[in-house]
Amino acid sequence: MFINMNPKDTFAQLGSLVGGLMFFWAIFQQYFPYQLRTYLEKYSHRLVNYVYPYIQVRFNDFTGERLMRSEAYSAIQNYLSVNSSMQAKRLKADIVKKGQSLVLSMDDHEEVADVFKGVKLWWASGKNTPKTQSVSFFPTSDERRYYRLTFHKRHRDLIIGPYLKHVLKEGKAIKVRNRQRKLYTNNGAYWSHVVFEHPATFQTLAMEPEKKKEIIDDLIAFSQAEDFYARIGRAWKRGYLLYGPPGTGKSTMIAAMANLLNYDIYDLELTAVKDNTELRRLLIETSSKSIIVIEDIDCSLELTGQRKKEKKKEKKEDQDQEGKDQNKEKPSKEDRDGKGSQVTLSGLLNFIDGLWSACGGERLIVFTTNYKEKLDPALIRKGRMDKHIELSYCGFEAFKVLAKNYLQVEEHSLFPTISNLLGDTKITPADVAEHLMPKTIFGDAEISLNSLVKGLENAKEEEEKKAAEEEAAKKKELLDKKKAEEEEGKKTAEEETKKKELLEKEKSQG
Ligand SMILES: Nc1ncnc2c1ncn2[C@@H]1O[C@H](COP(=O)(O)OP(=O)(O)OP(=O)(O)O)[C@@H](O)[C@H]1O
Repeated sequence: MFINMNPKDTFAQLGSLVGGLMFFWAIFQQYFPYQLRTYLEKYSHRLVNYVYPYIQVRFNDFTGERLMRSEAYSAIQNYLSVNSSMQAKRLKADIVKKGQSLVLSMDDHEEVADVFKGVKLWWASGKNTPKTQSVSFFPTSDERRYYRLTFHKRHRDLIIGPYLKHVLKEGKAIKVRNRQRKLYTNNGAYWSHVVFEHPATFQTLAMEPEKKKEIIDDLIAFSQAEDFYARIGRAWKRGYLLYGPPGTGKSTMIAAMANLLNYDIYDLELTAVKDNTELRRLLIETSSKSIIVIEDIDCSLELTGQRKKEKKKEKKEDQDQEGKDQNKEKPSKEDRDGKGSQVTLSGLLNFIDGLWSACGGERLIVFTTNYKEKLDPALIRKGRMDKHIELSYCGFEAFKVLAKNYLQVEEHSLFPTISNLLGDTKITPADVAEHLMPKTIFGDAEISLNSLVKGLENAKEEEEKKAAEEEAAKKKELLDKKKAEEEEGKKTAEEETKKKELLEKEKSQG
């Protein structure tokens, strides 16, 4: 119709057509009966749906009656932040990880395309402003944002199922990567947190390379095993027991674990927890992708005594349902006085085995102790503490890691001497690290290594002296024992002779 007309006329006609339509719409809204209007809208929608081949799904930023922030919306936002920054013309910028990185996402009323398994689809961002609100250039809290997904109806199953699952999973993973990790500590029954910024990594951890690799592999396998745990019907959780003398790197390893997996840390101080109910509450509040740490578990609770007491009691009462009733455990005197924690071993075990398994996944629980042998075997059996890792005195391989980290030295003429001395002494990585700390502003390796050699020689001397003293004490003990036995023998012999003499005397008289 417009083909042979001159463009000016075409625009004039188009203008009058639009004007006419708007006029008609205004009259329609004013005079058409309300019920008829909704009727008409309903059927016009149906008509459009009938001929329109696309499906649209809308994801609002707030959902539900109480307008909670939608998890799906924020996952999509994260997903699109990666995809849209290459396509959208107007972007929003945000700083994450305490200013360490910048995240770009598409601004309102932008549209980007995505392709999934060869199928094209479109995401558009939008916002609704309440009608009563006056026009403002500044965002207000009443604005409701949303994302709208559009795709062809023949791809319905693919998009509603696998594609959206993929978007939500990716979005959550991006969120975890961008988040600022936290270190939580409990003040009684409540968690408080600070930003977690420990620099320890498995590269900086001094340990035999094979052992280190085994632990890293185990952690990575765990973090990727969501489907496996679901298939075997077990909660996606794993327990680690780190044991060894003080200063061998137990706390450092926990920080390295958190940095490797990008997890938060919940440092649980059991002695500050009043009772099992409080403990339950604290543990339920922990989030997924986290490590729950109970350090020095042997000092935290009467974990050795309580259970043994309880076992005796259970035997007597013929109750084989282990630790079912927490109240059966006798509180210590301190507990009865109301000063100490009334958290019990069975309270802890019940929670690890039972309720906790039902609250989300991807959590590690780590116990540390200097005395593994002091712990109740039930606490550290496989299934509860799946992996037992010993952190021990510094060997030559561990020393080489420290030398590389502290001095940037991989070879040195003093290394053979140090290797021999390390074999003869028991020195912790913490002590070795102290010797390797730069002694001058230039960080001369020779000075630090000589300091270590001296330290090792002194330690060896001390150990030899101690061993000699122990040997002497043992010898003296043996000698004393022998002497005591001899004297005892002498005494018995004398008594025997006396008895004999008395008997003979009686015989001769009688
Ligand atoms: N294996 C190690 N690798 C690297 N550094 C270590 C290692 N062990 C100890 N260190 C150093 O020694 C310091 C103390 O170590 P850490 O606190 O990890 O020991 P720990 O075994 O947890 O001790 P404790 O049982 O007293 O809590 C750390 O700050 C770290 O610098």
